[in-house]
Amino acid sequence: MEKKNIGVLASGRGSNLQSIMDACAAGRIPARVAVVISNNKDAYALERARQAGIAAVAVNTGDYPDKAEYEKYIVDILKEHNVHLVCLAGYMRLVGKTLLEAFPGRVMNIHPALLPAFPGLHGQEQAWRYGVKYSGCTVHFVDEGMDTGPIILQAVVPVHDDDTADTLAARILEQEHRIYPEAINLYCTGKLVVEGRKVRILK
Ligand SMILES: Nc1nc2c(c(=O)[nH]1)N[C@@H](CN(C=O)c1ccc(C(=O)N[C@@H](CCC(=O)O)C(=O)O)cc1)CN2
Ligand SMILES: NCC(=O)N[C@@H]1O[C@H](COP(=O)([O-])[O-])[C@@H](O)[C@H]1O
Repeated sequence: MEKKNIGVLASGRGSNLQSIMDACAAGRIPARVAVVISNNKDAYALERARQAGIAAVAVNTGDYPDKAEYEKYIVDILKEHNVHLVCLAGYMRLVGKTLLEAFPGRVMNIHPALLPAFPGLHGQEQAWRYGVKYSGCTVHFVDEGMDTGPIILQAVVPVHDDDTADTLAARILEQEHRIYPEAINLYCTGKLVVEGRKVRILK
């Protein structure tokens, strides 16, 4: 199967990026990470890309008059690298029409909670503070709403009485590193069928 090019947008340490890179290198996804883009020039995600010989680009939102202009530049970079699928991996900017219309149905995100519960920032801590007994993570397609796109995969973890927000986040992160590559592989192997709000997985 021909390998697809993936573009990853990240704002921080890049552990989900690393899990995607590792899965591609191990042949568990018929794809390659072709470029990593960050709005944070100091993001360790960019260093991970550089160490792997992958194009790493920092784009400063402040250099652009608005989101549309900022995203036009991102789209140009993604197209230059023949990206087919865009993966948000700890990307802390709301993606707008410009990027979504350039990659219709081809933008995914990992969220550290069981959507639709606890959307937005710090989903792990929101769940912990709420007192849930189970939490987890969600891979979903991205639409214009915040964490409202069709859900692809979810994983559940128990919340322990002695958990802190950080210990819960660590338990969730282990599952993120498992289901994100799995979801990307399902996409790259043509096994995902989006039907309205639902995503069916072909056997
Ligand atoms: N259109 C979409 N964009 C993004 C989604 C999505 O589902 N649809 N998921 C997020 C990821 N994310 C949480 O999962 C998230 C990202 C950004 C924000 C946020 O409030 N950002 C602010 C300011 C951030 C900054 O100061 O840099 C903003 O962009 O206005 C909340 C949650 C990725 N994007
Ligand atoms: N709202 C988005 C969000 O909260 N994303 C979360 O940020 C972390 C990034 O870690 P990483 O940089 O090590 O992948 C991950 O836990 C991801 O689910």
